[in-house]
Amino acid sequence: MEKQPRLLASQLLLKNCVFEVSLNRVFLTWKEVSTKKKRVSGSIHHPFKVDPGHSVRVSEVLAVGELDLDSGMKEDGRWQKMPQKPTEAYPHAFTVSYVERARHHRWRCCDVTFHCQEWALCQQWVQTIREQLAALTGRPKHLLVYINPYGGKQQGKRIYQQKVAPLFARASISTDVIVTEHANHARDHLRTEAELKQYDGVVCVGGDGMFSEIVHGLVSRTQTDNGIDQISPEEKLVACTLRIGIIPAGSTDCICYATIGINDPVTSALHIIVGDTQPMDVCSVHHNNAFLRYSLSLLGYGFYGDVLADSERKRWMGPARYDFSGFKTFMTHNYYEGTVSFQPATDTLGTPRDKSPCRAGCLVCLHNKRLCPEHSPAKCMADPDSSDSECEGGWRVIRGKFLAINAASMSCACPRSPMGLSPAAHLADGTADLILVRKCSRFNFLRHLLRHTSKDDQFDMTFVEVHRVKRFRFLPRHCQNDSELDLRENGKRLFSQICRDHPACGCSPAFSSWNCDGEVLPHAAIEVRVHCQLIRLFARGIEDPPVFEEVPTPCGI
Ligand SMILES: CCCCCCCCCCCCC/C=C/[C@@H](O)[C@H](COP(=O)(O)O)NC(=O)CCCCC
Ligand SMILES: Nc1ncnc2c1ncn2[C@@H]1O[C@H](COP(=O)(O)OP(=O)(O)O)[C@@H](O)[C@H]1O
Ligand SMILES: [Ca+2]
Repeated sequence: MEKQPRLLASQLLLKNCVFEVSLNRVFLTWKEVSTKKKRVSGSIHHPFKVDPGHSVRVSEVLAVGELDLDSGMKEDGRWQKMPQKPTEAYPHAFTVSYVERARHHRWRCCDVTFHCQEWALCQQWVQTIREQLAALTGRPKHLLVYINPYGGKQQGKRIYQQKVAPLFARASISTDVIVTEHANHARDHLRTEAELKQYDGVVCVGGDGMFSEIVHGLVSRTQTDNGIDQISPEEKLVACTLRIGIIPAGSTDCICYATIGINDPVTSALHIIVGDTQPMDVCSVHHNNAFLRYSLSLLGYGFYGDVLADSERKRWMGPARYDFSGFKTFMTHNYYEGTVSFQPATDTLGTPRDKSPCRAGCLVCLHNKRLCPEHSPAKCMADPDSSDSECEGGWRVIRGKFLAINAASMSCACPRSPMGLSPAAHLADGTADLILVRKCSRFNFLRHLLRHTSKDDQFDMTFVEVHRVKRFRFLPRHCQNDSELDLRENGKRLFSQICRDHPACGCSPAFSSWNCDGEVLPHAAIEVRVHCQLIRLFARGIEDPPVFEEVPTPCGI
């Protein structure tokens, strides 16, 4: 690796010990000076602990400021606990705030205060670090924040005010904050009113449903501004330029968890501050060529559709509604008949059974983006092992009875399922994993569901199949001869059909509904297309965990 020229190097005091502190374009480094005279006042020296030094990437420095040692106040007027008593020899000080990694992908903001002998030196350090930070491109300066006060445990406002706003202030990020007053408030504001030119990004405080609102607003606005008709399923959509940050305050928080590795508001805020970027695929959902919605995480028919429909009536329970309705739906054990057709993603790298998941800097996503898979013709290869699959004009067709039909355009990892519905799905490869769970015994379905909560392979079961696709369609059996069948309008006819097919009437209804990122879709027959990297998040994908050393750091006080 090329050695970076030093911009500054000085001996400064930290916790009453002298440190060699240096700055180059990539790292800020400090290491204790190992002389017997180094102790200045009152500190206890551990002769057997060798300090290996501490390095922080400049790109992960959040802020720097002078500290008024007489008042204990930072330049920006905020109070700081005195890191140490001022000494006569080192009367000036500055504080650097930076990202420190903790376990389970958690990030924390740490402060380290260096004391200088001369004011001019202190100024030089502050100025030079500031210049380095100003030179970093991609950090947001002005953000538009939407808070859903009713998501999750209804803590959105408190989480933002107590945990996030102070960090944004420290990093000199200004914000316009809107607390939503009703569902779709944020979507409509973004779509028609917000003056987006003045912002470097949009932040949403809430769950997956709230994030979905923001995406709908931003994607629609981008298409309108570029003269694109988002209603047509064949239209090539224009990618959004503004990045979106998610402060998790919802019930599932799957988008946040799957793009950062944890649902922690402080970690998310720090990824926003350092200006991370993670592109993401978006699925468009149409019914009879009419646009219904976009989906970012889960599109689920059968089990997850039924869980959602039931849980919506129990919103008062908060996030526990999903456990309650999940159990109830599992006991009901309904299956649904229909035809699934899909265009397999044959020319892209990766398969849904891969052992290596999508991680920060994913090469599969990078490679597949270059292929721009949505424009290459799909090849169809009928599965020789499957008796009920066939090829029709580049589409594979599978008919059957399904307990669940799930499409995941990313892993859908969340606290309930840390590896996700499709652990090897990629955030930004232009494909989705289509998971078909055929009718099986309740016991086998339970085994399948339980595998979502562990590292066991949920696809290694005879009644489960998974395909990586660019497009898919679903037609419920009772719709197959109707070009347009609205569930509500045709309810009566359906009911008699159900009773004819299931004489005991204690059996499965003809239709489930689709769970589209936590929203119930009004149609069962849908067509879905994956749009490669349509949006970008303030995230970087899940990082490989750092190696933790048992060495005390200035932050680990
Ligand atoms: C018997 C043990 C069963 C354990 C099954 C666990 C499997 C959980 C996989 C969950 C995947 C979730 C994918 C994300 C979906 C969200 O879009 C959606 C809305 O989220 P929010 O707006 O935050 O409310 N959440 C759900 O649909 C929850 C499904 C939970 C089903 C148990
Ligand atoms: N002020 C509001 N009042 C009621 N509903 C809202 C409000 N703001 C947003 N919503 C809606 O609340 C739904 C759920 O929000 P979300 O933040 O995802 O919480 P949860 O994860 O608990 O479902 C979203 O579909 C969103 O459209
Ligand atoms: Ca994908």
